[in-house]
Amino acid sequence: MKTLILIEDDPIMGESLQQRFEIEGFEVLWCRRLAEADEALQRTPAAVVSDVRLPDGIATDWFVRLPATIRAIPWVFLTGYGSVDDAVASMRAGAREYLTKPFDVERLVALVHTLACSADPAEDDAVLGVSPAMRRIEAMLRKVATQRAAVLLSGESGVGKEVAAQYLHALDARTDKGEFVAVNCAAIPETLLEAEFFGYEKGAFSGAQRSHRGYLERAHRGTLFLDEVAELPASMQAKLLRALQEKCFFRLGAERATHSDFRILAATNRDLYTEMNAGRFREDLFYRLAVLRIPIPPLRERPEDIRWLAERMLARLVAEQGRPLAMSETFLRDLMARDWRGNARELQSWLEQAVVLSDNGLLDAPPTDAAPAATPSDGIKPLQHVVEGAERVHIRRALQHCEGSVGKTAEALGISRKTLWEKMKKHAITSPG
Ligand SMILES: Nc1ncnc2c1ncn2[C@@H]1O[C@H](COP(=O)(O)OP(=O)(O)OP(=O)(O)O)[C@@H](O)[C@H]1O
Repeated sequence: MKTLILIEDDPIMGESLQQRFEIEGFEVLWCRRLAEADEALQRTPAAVVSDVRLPDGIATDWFVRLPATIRAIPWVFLTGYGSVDDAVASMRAGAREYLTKPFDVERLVALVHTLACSADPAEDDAVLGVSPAMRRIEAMLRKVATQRAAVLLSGESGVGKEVAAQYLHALDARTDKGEFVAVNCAAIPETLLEAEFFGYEKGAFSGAQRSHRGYLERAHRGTLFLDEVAELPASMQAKLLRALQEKCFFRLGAERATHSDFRILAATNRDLYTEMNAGRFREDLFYRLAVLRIPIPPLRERPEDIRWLAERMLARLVAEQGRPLAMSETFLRDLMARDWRGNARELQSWLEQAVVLSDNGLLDAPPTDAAPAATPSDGIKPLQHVVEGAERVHIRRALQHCEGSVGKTAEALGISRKTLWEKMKKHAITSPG
């Protein structure tokens, strides 16, 4: 567990930050005075978050007198109005960042994670996995974090492409960073794509009662994450390419172009080379999106990550539910023996089911084996299990029938593409087979 030193004399601010960072998995040493912090610093923390004005002195003055080895620890100052000059001076002396109060707690959390993570890439800091493959991917993402190069993440559904994209966004430590805007390209009806991507002006079409910022605009200074990018129809691929090349675009109905500066990340569970060869994906767009290509291996090819992921997910469930949860050895053995075709997503839903089925917080039997416990003695299964099982089989069959085309399958099933994608995700269906 990483240690965070929090230097803050305000009891409300101190307590709320302590609780928040404990939820984030840090051991928090909360110091109300600089003298206390002097002692705590012997514990080699992963990061320090410090207020400027403390009862026994000005933290920025104290900081510049600390030994260089201590000043090398990632350090963030929380400055009040008027003390920005102090913070700037401290940054010259080696502090990493400052945030001006009132600040966005989410931004502070992301910043501390980034700084603590870049300082010490030890195993217990892993974010994506502990297997050599995932450690390499994490190292690669850390390397490209300071550049704005486009990254294409590929891999089966549920391997953690979006988690990797969010990690890359979090690694951007700029304090004026923009949003992470995630777009599921498969879930937007074709007729709305242009309006959703580029936005529109009031009166651009009937129903446009007010102007609307599109995804590209909302991602300004941040990240535009295009999930299921292979599902973009040809016309939209051409328009997106133009916007990326020219670094500006027109809102529908606008006379003036809008400029937006963002990092583009894309993800796909299809083989884009096959898509290009079949003429379904533009080659020029592919090279724009795939400056760096990162394939994420399926979970079954990196068994070291199964237990690590399960423990990480369980820790999150413990924090959410506020009750202790643990996995028995039998449960863990069963976890390790499965091949997780639906990858981390299947593992997550498996754990959630097991948590629901456990009375005392000990996850002992895997969900399907545990289901009879909630079933009457005559062996009748709960209706929901049967309905969901039938739905899974039916969707697989329909996909097979429509040769894997999500659009045609959705039409045949009489549901929207978005609903079909959501159901495929829920049932961890990655392909018709
Ligand atoms: N390293 C991780 N730590 C914790 N949870 C993870 C991790 N990787 C994946 N998960 C969980 O697994 C699920 C699937 O992850 P994610 O959405 O990133 O996969 P994906 O590859 O983008 O899937 P899709 O292709 O279907 O969009 C999510 O619930 C996510 O929280």
